[in-house]
Amino acid sequence: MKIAIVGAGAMGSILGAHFILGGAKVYFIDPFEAHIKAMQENGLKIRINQEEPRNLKVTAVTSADQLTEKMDLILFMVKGLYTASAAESARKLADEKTYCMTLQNGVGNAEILAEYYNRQRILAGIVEFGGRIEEPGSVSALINPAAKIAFASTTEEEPDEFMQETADTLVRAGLKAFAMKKSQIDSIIWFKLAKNCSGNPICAVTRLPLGPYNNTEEGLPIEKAVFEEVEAVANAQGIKLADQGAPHKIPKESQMYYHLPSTAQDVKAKKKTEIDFINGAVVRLGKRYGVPTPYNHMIAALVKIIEQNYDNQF
Ligand SMILES: NC(=O)C1=CN([C@@H]2O[C@H](COP(=O)(O)OP(=O)(O)OC[C@H]3O[C@@H](n4cnc5c(N)ncnc54)[C@H](OP(=O)(O)O)[C@@H]3O)[C@@H](O)[C@H]2O)C=CC1
Ligand SMILES: CC(C)(CO)C(=O)C(=O)O
Repeated sequence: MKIAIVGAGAMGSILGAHFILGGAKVYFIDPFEAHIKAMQENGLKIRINQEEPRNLKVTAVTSADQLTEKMDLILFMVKGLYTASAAESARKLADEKTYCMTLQNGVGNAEILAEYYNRQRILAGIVEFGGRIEEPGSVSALINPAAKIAFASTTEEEPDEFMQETADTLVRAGLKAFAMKKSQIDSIIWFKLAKNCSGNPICAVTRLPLGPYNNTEEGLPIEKAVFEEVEAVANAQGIKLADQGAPHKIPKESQMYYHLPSTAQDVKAKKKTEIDFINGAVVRLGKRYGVPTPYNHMIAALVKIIEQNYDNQF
C-alpha cells in the first residue's frame, strides 16, 4: 500500500511511522523544511510513551511536486485552516482510485477534501491519542491503552477491503484501529469534537496541559459546560455522542495528564490555530440549529484574541 502523509507534523509523523511499521510504503510531505531535512538525513525518531525512541528510515519531501507516483491513500494531517491548500497541492498524487482520509480534529475537513478528490473515496475519522514534535525529525506520542483510531467512508455504509487493510496495517503496528460503518462514525467524531472543544482551547488560554487545569475545582465545570453545548448541537442534528464517558478528572497515571493539546501547542508556538474547525464550527452549527453555545463562543473568541495579539502579550 502506497500512502502519502500530507502534513507530517506531530500526528502525521506518528501515524506515518505506524503505517511503515505495519508494512506500507509511506511518503511524508510537509513544508516544514528543518523537519523534512532532519528526516531525510537522520530518519524519523519516534518515542511512544516512556519507551526508548526508535529510528525509522523514511521518504520525506517538502512538496508533492517532488513525487511522481500515484498513491493508494493520501492521509491529510494538517491543521484545518490548511486543509484546502494542502488538498490542492497534493492533487497530482491522486487518480480516481485514490482514497483520501482525514483523521484531523474538528468538522468540515472531509467536505473540503470532497471538493478536490473522488467523493466516493473520502474517509473521515478520529485519532484519540496525542503527540508533539520534540525537535525537527523527532516526535513523541502519548498513547493510552484504550486510545483508538476509527474511520469510515463518507458515502458508503460498509467498509470495503481497502479500508479494512488500512486499519489492519495500523493494527499490525500495535495500534487499535477500526474501519467502521458510515452510520457509526458521526457519534465518534462528535464525541471527539466535544473532547477537543472542552479541552484544547481551555489549555490554550490557561497555558496548561490537560491534567493540571482539569483537576482544579474551576476547570472541570467549565469543561463540562462546553462539552454539554457540543452534545446539544450534535443532538440537534440527530447525532448521539458515543458513549465514552462525560468529562471527568484526568488521573495522573493517564498519558494525557501532561499532554499539551494541539491548539495549545499552536498558541505556544504563536501560530494560527484551527479553532474555527472546532469550537468555531460548533458555534456556527449552533446558530443554524437554534442551540445556544455561549461557552464555546467565549472560549473560541478568547483564543482568537490571543492569536491576533501574540506580540502584545505580557
Ligand atoms: N497533536 C495532537 O496531539 C493531536 C492532533 N490532532 C489533529 O491532527 C491534525 C494535525 O495536528 P498536529 O500534527 O498536531 O499538527 P502539526 O502542526 O504538528 O503538524 C501539521 C503540519 O502540517 C504542515 N502543513 C501546513 N500546510 C501544509 C500543506 N499545505 N501541505 C503539507 N503540510 C502542511 C505544517 O507545517 P507548518 O508548521 O510549516 O505550517 C505542520 O508541520 C490537526 O487537525 C489536529 O487537531 C489529533 C489528535 C491529537
Ligand atoms: C487532546 C487530544 C489528544 C485528545 O483530545 C487532541 O486531540 C489534541 O491534542 O488535539
